[in-house]
Amino acid sequence: MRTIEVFDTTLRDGEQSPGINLSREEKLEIARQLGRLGVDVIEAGFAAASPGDFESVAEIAREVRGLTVCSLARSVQSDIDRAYEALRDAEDPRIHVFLATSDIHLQHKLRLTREQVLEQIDAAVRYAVKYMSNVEFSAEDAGRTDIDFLCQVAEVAIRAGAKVFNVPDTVGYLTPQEYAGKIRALRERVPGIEKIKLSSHCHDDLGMAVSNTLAGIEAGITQVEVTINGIGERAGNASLEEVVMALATRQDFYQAKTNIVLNQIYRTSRLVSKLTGFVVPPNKAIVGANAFAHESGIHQDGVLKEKLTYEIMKPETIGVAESKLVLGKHSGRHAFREKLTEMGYQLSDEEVNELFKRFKDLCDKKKTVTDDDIAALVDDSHTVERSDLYQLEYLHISAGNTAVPTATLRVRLADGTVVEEAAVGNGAVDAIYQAIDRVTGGATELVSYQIQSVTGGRDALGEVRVQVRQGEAVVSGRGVSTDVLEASAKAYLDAVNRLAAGQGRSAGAARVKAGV
Ligand SMILES: CC(=O)SCCNC(=O)CCNC(=O)[C@H](O)C(C)(C)COP(=O)(O)OP(=O)(O)OC[C@H]1O[C@@H](n2cnc3c(N)ncnc32)[C@H](O)[C@@H]1OP(=O)(O)O
Ligand SMILES: CC(C)C(=O)C(=O)O
Ligand SMILES: [Mg+2]
Repeated sequence: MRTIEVFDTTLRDGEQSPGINLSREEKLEIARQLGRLGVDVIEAGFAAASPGDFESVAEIAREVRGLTVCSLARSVQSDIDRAYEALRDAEDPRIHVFLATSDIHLQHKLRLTREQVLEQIDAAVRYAVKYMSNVEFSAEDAGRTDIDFLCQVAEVAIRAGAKVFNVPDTVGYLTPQEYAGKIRALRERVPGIEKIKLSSHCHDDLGMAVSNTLAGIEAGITQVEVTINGIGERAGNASLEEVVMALATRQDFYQAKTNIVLNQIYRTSRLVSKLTGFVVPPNKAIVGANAFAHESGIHQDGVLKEKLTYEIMKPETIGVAESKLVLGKHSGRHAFREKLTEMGYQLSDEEVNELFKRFKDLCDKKKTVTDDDIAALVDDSHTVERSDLYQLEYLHISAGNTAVPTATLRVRLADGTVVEEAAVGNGAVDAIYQAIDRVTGGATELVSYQIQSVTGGRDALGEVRVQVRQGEAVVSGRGVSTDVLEASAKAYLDAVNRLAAGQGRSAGAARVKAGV
């Protein structure tokens, strides 16, 4: 089994993401966590870029032990000098020198001939090697560099003393087959390449950074340059967590491993997201909030029976406590029952089935169904079971600041009879209660009315509690709905049902009214 070295460039290429600007303290905090994560190399920055970058590299070099700390440098003496100065206190320093090698870059950016580029590479690497033996050379835009010239570049860099040759697909242009082809060609044609580390550095412009990196590994890459959460210039770099977990999960295929402490992955991702302000999308592989969440009924049923059905890795492997079943409109009875049991409810199949119907209705109205919503549904269903003389079937309200509030409703009686009524009132709730009084024929008095939301958000369930008096009897009623007027009607009917169950007077009145 080969061990692939992990070169983390979150603090250098990752910080090149438009919108990210990390302070020295933040970089040190991330570097320390990268140490815990077990990366082999930290590219701490580009020392010549600014005094702040220099200080960050120097501080990380001083403080973080047990791994290689590296600084990027252009192929010019002044950059290499700055990199060396910043890395002076590192336990195991590396200078990372680069120069573009594609014709596009030579012609338009560097304005150099191929011969001049080879000379500059030779001179820069030799200059860096005077400071330390651990020198990496990157052929910027290797992805679009003519393969014959790239082989010459590698040969010159290796002869000058580079211990690592990096093959960046700087603009994320190559396909996995092409990237692997380049790596194979280099390995076949460049003398001495087997004695040094061969490194990948893939960008994600076409969404192929991770695939290209993995194809590179298949073709013989021994070091991968990656970033946490895949951050980096433009669309970003290959993400560390995806490459590492692909190797860990598919060891049977890749026959390669890394030194990464897998259970530090999630924590590192969270830290980088917090400090960079770059939110991890919920569907991001490995570290996204949904990476171990199952919503649809068929999947949830499978996971409840055996996690292997829909989980190819264990969440605890990367430091996530456990996978979760998210209840939503695609969920099924198995997951719903599991949630009820988890919440301490012991219900019959019939009760679960009844609640499940209401749960599905609620999901159509509400984006997220929380535990509080489910508790409210259960409480609400118990209410109905206790006394179901009147059940609300239909409610229509007409109201507005210039209209007379009018409620029209249809109620089903226990024997199946349907009664329809309409009434006006001082407000919409009053109109509803007047209409219900017409249905029941009961002279009831509303003693109190309270409304609150069960959960947060504009689509929260509203809970209405009422107290109703009829003669000597005072009863409470409760109703829950995403529509507060419907909740109001349900609460009042709940109270009326209790009265009916206790006295029978309203029930009789209602039957007379309904002609039964
Ligand atoms: C693919 C990559 O990710 S490469 C790394 C990219 N990262 C960064 O650029 C971040 C840090 N960069 C900086 O702070 C600045 O660009 C500095 C300090 C390095 C240089 O700043 P300036 O001296 O003002 O130059 P500027 O950035 O405008 O232009 C770059 C110059 O370097 C040259 N250059 C570019 N790459 C290299 C290289 N690898 N080796 C030598 N020279 C290079 C360019 O041709 C240009 O030279 P010119 O001025 O003769 O035309
Ligand atoms: C400096 C090099 C390694 C780079 O970031 C790139 O080419 O993308
Ligand atoms: Mg890059």
